[in-house]
Amino acid sequence: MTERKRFGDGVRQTCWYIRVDPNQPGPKKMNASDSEKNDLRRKIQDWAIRQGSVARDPQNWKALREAAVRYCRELGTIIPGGEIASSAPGVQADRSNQRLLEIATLGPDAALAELGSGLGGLTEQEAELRLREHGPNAIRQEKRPILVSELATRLRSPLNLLLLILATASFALDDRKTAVLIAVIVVLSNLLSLWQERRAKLEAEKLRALVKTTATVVRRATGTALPVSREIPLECLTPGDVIHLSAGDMVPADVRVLAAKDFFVNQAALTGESMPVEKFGSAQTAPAPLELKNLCFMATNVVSGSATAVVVQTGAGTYFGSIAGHLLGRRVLTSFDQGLNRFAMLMIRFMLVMVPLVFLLNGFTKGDWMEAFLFGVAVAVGLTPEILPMIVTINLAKGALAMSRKRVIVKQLSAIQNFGAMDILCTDKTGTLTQGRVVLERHLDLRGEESPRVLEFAFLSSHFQSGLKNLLDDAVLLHALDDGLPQTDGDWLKVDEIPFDFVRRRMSVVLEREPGRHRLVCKGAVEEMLAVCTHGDTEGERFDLDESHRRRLKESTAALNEEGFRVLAVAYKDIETPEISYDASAEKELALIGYVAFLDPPKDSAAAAIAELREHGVAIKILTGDNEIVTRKICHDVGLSMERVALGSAIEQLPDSELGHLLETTTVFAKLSPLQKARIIGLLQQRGHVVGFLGDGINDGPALKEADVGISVDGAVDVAKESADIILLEKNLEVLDDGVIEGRKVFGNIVKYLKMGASSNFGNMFSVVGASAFLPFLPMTPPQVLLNNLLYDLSQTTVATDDVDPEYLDRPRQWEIGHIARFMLCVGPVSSLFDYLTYFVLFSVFDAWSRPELFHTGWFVESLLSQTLIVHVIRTEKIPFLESRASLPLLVTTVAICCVGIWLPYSSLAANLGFTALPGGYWPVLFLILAGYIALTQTIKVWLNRKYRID
Ligand SMILES: Nc1ncnc2c1ncn2[C@@H]1O[C@H](COP(=O)(O)OP(=O)(O)OP(=O)(O)O)[C@@H](O)[C@H]1O
Ligand SMILES: [Mg+2]
Repeated sequence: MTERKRFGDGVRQTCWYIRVDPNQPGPKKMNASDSEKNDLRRKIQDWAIRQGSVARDPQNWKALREAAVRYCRELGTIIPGGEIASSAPGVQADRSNQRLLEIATLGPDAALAELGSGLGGLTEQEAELRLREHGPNAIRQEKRPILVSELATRLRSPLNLLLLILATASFALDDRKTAVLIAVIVVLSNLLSLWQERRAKLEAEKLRALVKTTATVVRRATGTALPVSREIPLECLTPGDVIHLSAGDMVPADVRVLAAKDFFVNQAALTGESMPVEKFGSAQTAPAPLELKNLCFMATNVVSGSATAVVVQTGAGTYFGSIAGHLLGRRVLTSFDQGLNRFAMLMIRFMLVMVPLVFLLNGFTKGDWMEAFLFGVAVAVGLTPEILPMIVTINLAKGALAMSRKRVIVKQLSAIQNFGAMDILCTDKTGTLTQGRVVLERHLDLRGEESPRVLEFAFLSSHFQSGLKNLLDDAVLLHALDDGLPQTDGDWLKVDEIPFDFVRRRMSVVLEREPGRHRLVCKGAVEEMLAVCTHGDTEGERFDLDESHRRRLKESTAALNEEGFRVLAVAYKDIETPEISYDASAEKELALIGYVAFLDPPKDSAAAAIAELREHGVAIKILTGDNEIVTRKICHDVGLSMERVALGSAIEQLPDSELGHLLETTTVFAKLSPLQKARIIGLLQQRGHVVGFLGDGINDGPALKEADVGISVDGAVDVAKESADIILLEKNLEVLDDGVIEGRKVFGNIVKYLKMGASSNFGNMFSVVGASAFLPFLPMTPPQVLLNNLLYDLSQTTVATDDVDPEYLDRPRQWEIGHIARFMLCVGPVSSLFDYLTYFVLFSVFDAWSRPELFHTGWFVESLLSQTLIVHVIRTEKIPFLESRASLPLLVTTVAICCVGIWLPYSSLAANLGFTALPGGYWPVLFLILAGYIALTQTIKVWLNRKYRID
């Protein structure tokens, strides 16, 4: 069966259709006609073929269905039912679609008029009014739920339901004490995690708010004032605002393009289509908004070129806003999330084996099936990792907060673990290895002499370009100012621009001084410039550029490169037959006039930072678009070994397998295109590395997305910031090293908790099954099991504050469930061993056989104390207390919970809980049992670590 047919069938099987009437207030359900269905199927098939990812995996019905829903929504008229049949966004999406379609059919001026705006933008006052009317330009923010409703949602979780059923059952069985106790436990544990998680989330939100993206808007102070363009926060945009978009920007709202120049937009966020789409300003019609070439949508980003556009819809009214909650809000699980889920599943599987077994054992041996049932349920609760999510959230949030103090902002909490696991960091060059303060040092003509004319041409190029302004352009402008060069543009008028892109590595502006005479000024990377130059021009004297000229030029620029200069060649041509607009094909037969050289000195701190990262097990690779000679020089200066430098053109030819090998041995990659950067990262990942990428340019976007941890800086272009998981407030490798360590700490603490949870659960399983089999009464009463569980949980809440041994932080830490499992299998039975020892003592010495309360109390205390104390063995590789001590809060909770455990049997609660005072002679024995347990666990831990090198 062809993929095409399969997909069509998938849609037919999984969707039923409804039609939404835009004039109706709610979605009106009705079956679409057969011809409509067929039409839809055909369109979806065509579309699916275009969507490589879906078509490639035709087995994946869920993905197919989602894709179909997405596409149908795009079509706007018929939508597959089920998903949105009953919800407003579907209708809203349809209304906003209608509006977009309308605006698209108008010419630029009419569109502006329709939106009550003009080329000069809105006045500040008008914008303010509209902002009040339409609300801020933000997707329906996740409202913080009210405490009560959040609590209610929590109580509906299976776990809590189980507990509540247990409470009700106890109540019905006239066991009021148990019922009350369970209720208390439910409320207490839920309130605690609610409060902790809320705090953690709040802190994470505050941190995220530190990183802001802005939009360039044109507004006027008053109706008569001149329009001024300025940066404003995205939330402040409102319909009618005129904005400028250029390469690297995120599209801030749904906008209608008024004028565009080589303007390419990546709409993958909405369509999954990774090829950029060119957008124009002219009027258009199409059946669905996403097919329109004069509209740009929120959440898409500008790949190259520039445009002026007018905002049509903002916030939740945008196309993205209307579907965000449904399709785009879904988070992809990281390997960390998956690991956690696997762990939780492991625990739940235990429970599923355990509970029926315990139920049957107690039912048959004791004959009271109701009691056996209640006990089984209590054990089930005890074995459920109910505070795992809380422990994880607190740990991550704490880590994020600690990182923020080191000026590292975590956007995606679960990236923290990847951060600690990262063993290769790929980074660009500017700003990381260099100071990022680019200064124009030379402007030389072809004879190698300083030439004001070369500077003037470079200035014109930088001054008039409106695309992606970068450090090099800034440096040209600054130098020109210092040099007293025309502060104005020498009466030149801009006719057109051929924006920079990272494949051509050059850019041009077309200017006019006398009507009808156009001049194209081009600047860019030397080799790429030589490819389009046929002439040379020294102070107005034109000559053919022959091989010897080229060679000499390459030699002299290479010499500059070797001194660490970045060089851009500058060329021009006068155009005899002017055109209205120009594209990259006009960049030919240029006359080279010289070159400008920039210096961006290496960062003093880079060498030390690289060494430190390397010491912590993170290898550095440089992925740059710049040329190899400068890169080599800079790397040399910061002490980065680079026996060989691989070039983009060379790796392009290599098949994945060969490139993979090359990657292991090469540190520096130069002249890379954005996609080559991403390819390198992908291949490193395939080879089992956890890869981070640090970059700030529009050319770094794909690599940032590909990497396990995308790292960007606050000053980066929007796309880079948007694609990154982590934002550095300073572009600095040192803060990165601190962040890595923090990430490992967080992971270390989470793993501690998992190891403890797993081994104590596994141990308890043996103990409870054993005790159930041979005891004439229940091993513990259900409320006791629950209380034990609650107290243990409480003792663990401070794990996030714990310190981690420096040895643990020394190298990348990966998520290895195997280690945890092995640990559990070895240490768990040890705890059972000592439980059995306790049983033995209780029966043989203290005659507990005839006194169930004594047995219950004795085991309760032993179980609680041993679980609480063992944290201290598991948390370190070393000898607990002597060589490595826990954090104060963890010590405090340990002591406190132990004290509660010891006090309970003597307290006034004892009778209610079914405890009895323990005989004085029990305590020394218990002390010995605990000491033995700790000692044996310690020995086994050391043995395990040696044998498997677990650490
Ligand atoms: N504004 C510009 N005008 C003309 N050419 C440019 C401009 N910016 C960059 N180039 C050319 O494109 C090449 C690649 O750009 P750039 O060096 O910024 O890449 P990169 O990968 O971001 O480098 P880095 O690793 O230093 O951040 C430059 O070496 C330069 O030759
Ligand atoms: Mg860069």
